[in-house]
Order: sequence, then structure tokens, then C-alpha cells
Amino acid sequence: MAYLAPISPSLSIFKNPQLTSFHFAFSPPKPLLARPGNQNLRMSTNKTSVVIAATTAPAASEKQKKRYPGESKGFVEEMRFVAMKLHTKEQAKEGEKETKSPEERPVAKWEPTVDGYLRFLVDSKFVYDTLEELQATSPTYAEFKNTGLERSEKLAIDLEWFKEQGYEIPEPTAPGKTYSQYLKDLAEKDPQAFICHFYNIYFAHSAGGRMIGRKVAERILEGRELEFYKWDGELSQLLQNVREKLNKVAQEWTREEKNHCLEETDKSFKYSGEILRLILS
Ligand code: HEM
Repeated sequence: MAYLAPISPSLSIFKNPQLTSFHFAFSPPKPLLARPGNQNLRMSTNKTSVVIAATTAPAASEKQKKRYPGESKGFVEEMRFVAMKLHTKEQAKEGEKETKSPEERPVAKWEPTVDGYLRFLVDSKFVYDTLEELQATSPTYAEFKNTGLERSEKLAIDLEWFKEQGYEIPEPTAPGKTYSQYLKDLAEKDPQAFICHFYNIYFAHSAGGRMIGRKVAERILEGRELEFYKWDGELSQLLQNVREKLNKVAQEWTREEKNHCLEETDKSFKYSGEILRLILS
């Protein structure tokens, strides 16, 4: 609804909270009128003036569309959006979080040790073992069996290699064990939350995880590329297949279930962050 102020012979601009009316006694500025496709711009004339009303509040349908960022592309995009915001600026361009823990500092400034990295690999394997066992045995997650993203066997090869180099392979520690138990509990009681962890663990590893692997290897492994960072098949295609499966599963969820899944992202960063921090221990 246009806000019509008393007509003034000179140029005047009036505002109300929902609507901005530009009330011109003279010709309206061309660029504003010429802006193509501006559906929120309305113009009316009377004897002495032209009123251009620009609604600042989006139309109801548009508001609905914008409510959940990424929604139009599918649920994976919604999960990605939430996850990217939980990165620090130093970790990823889209990050918004303040750096608090050591593993949130730029990877280039890390001082990794082989012993710490081994602890990270062992605890990561403990978590992947749990995830992959659940995927292989639970009917709820049967869809995610053999996606090609599995990491457990690859990590077993890497740990064997370290052993051959004379390193002692440590036992899993609290971060891996705690996360693993948490995932087991969720898998049974809370599938939406479980899927959030599933997505974040595998997709994080394919993105930031690979970058970390490369930089750490340059520093402490003479650039050796571990099996952990290799996939059988084209990684982008494997990821795309899983994206499609996740989107399909989430289509059956209510909005509340989707939101519940998104809200779990914080925990995913917390648990994975504790495992990442082992690299610096
Ligand atoms: C040092 C720690 C980390 C670094 C340096 C890092 C860095 C990155 C980078 C560079 C990307 C790619 C951004 C892009 O597409 O342009 C990314 C994506 C992502 N990260 Fe991280 N990240 C870190 C930790 C984490 C953690 C702890 C999680 C959650 C467990 C996580 C979840 C994700 C997810 C879900 C994506 C999206 C992947 C995709 O688009 O397919 N990241 N990260």
C-alpha cells in the first residue's frame, strides 16, 4: 500500500517503516524508474507529482523462499550453508566464526608433529569405523552403504605404513571414543541429527580435510600423500551421488526435522574440532 503524503510543490521524500515513498514534484530520476524487473517498485501519478513507492518488506512468497538459505537447491545446500558459517575466516572464505581454539588458526601456522598426526589418524579411524559399521548394518542407513566415501580401510593402510616406518601406533584417545559413542547413540535415537554428522564428517574431509592433509604432509611427511586422501573413482561424482541421496532422504522430513538436523552442526564442529586438535598435540 502506498503511503501518500500531502503533495508539496517542491521535491519531498517521506518514509514509513514498511514502505519508502519518493514523492516528486518534478520528473522522477530515470535510473530508478529504468531499473528492470524491480517488482517492489510501484509508480503512480496525479496532477502535480509522481509517487514512486518502493516496498522494503519482501512479498510473502519471497520471504518464504528466503527463510532457509540454500533451500531451493536441496537440503544438502542448507547443511553446507550452516557449516560454512561455522568456519573461521582463516579456514574458509565463507567463514564467520571467531578463532578460539588452536585448530581454528590458519593451517599454515600450525606446528604439527608426527605423533600428534598419528593420534589424529587413529581417532579419525575410530570414528569412521563406527560410521561405516552402522552404514553396513543398520537398515535405517542402508542407503548410505558403499558410497565410495568410506575411509576406514584407507586409514588402516596408512597406519600399517607408519608401523613399517617404525612408528608405534597409539591407542584411540578420548576425542575419538567420545565422538564414536555419541554417534552410536544418535544413530539409534535421532536419525536427523545423525545424518548431520554423516554429512559433515565426509564432506569436511573431502574439502578442508584434504587441504590439511596436503599441508601437514609437506611439513612432516616429505609430501607423501596418504591413502586417507585418495578415493577409488572420481571424488566429485561420489560426492554428488551422496548429495542426491541425502536430498532424497531429507525430502521426507518435516521442516522441524530439517531444522533439528541443521542445529546439530555445532556439535559436529565441536567433536571433529577436538579430533583435529590432536594434530597439534
Ligand atoms: C582447520 C579446519 C578446517 C579448515 C581449514 C576447513 C576448510 C574448508 C574449506 C576451504 C572448505 C571449502 C570451501 C569452499 O567450498 O569454497 C570447507 C568446506 C567444508 N567444511 Fe571445512 N574446514 C575445517 C574444518 C571443518 C570442520 C571441523 C567441519 C565439520 C565437521 C567442516 C565442514 C565442512 C563442510 C561440510 C564443508 C562443505 C564441503 C562441500 O562443499 O562439499 N570443516 N572447509
